[in-house]
Amino acid sequence: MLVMDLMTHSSSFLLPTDSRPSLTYALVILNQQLPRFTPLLWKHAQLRLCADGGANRVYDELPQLFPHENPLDVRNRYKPDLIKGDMDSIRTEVRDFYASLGTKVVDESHDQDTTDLHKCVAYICDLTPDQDKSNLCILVAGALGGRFDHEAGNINVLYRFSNMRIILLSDDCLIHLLPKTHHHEIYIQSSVEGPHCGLIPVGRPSGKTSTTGLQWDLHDTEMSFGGLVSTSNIAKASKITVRSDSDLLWTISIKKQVQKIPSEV
Ligand SMILES: Nc1ncnc2c1ncn2[C@@H]1O[C@H](COP(=O)(O)OP(=O)(O)OP(=O)(O)O)[C@@H](O)[C@H]1O
Ligand SMILES: Cc1ncc(C[n+]2csc(CCO)c2C)c(N)n1
Repeated sequence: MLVMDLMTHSSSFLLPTDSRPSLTYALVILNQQLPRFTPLLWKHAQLRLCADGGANRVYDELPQLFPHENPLDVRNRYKPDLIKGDMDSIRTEVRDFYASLGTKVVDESHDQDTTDLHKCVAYICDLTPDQDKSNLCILVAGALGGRFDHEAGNINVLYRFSNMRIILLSDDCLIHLLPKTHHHEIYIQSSVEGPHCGLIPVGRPSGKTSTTGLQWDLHDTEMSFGGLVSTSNIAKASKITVRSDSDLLWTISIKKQVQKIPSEV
């Protein structure tokens, strides 16, 4: 019998203290409204990149998340390591500001066939030795909501780099790939995520998918666009398991307000 490797997943990077120090995080900021928990992602990350106009968001919106502080102090504190892209959206004053702080700025305007997110992920991928790739997780802030062509391009990056752990995030939800090469255990952080979730066969139909822990579990179920896709499902257990013969997208809602334990209310 073929024994498949297990891949575990947890959104512990949304908690103030990450219980999974074995994973290293890189953060990529896109040109969309910054999620409110961006400072938390920034703190967990060891490498912080801005995709082109994402640098404008850090410059303009991070100070707004700290309304009682001097904007310049906030900007000096949140300095990206790298800004990369085709540089048609970053403002000159923003580029000059971060360049003067020592941020590396890489202009790839010659490449009009890949997105700025692709360019950032390719950079991280090239920098990471193969044996370290499974311990690295790329968090992408501002990847969902807004223009659908950009969202589709962002999802395509999950498939183009399916050997990397990449999580697309917005204020409302997160998405990542569950590669068919593994079976999966997803540990639900119920104080910050869920219960609404979905398993979506983007790319190609899946012949057989089985799950545990969902309100509407799948049992060797076929999924395809035009047929069944599992949306508006509910995470019932603290651990969800998924086995499939195809790559699937996993998505789960992010809670608006962190829930307090009753004794703290
Ligand atoms: N509305 C959006 N929704 C989702 N992702 C976005 C959106 N806008 C930008 N992004 C992401 O942020 C990255 C950088 O954005 P930026 O606006 O600099 O890109 P761009 O290539 O100049 O876009 P455009 O297609 O408008 O020329 C994009 O590659 C994309 O991944
Ligand atoms: C078939 C095809 N469709 C669209 C584009 C345009 N495009 C895709 S990525 C990108 C860079 C965005 O920063 C641009 C302009 C292309 N090259 N090829």
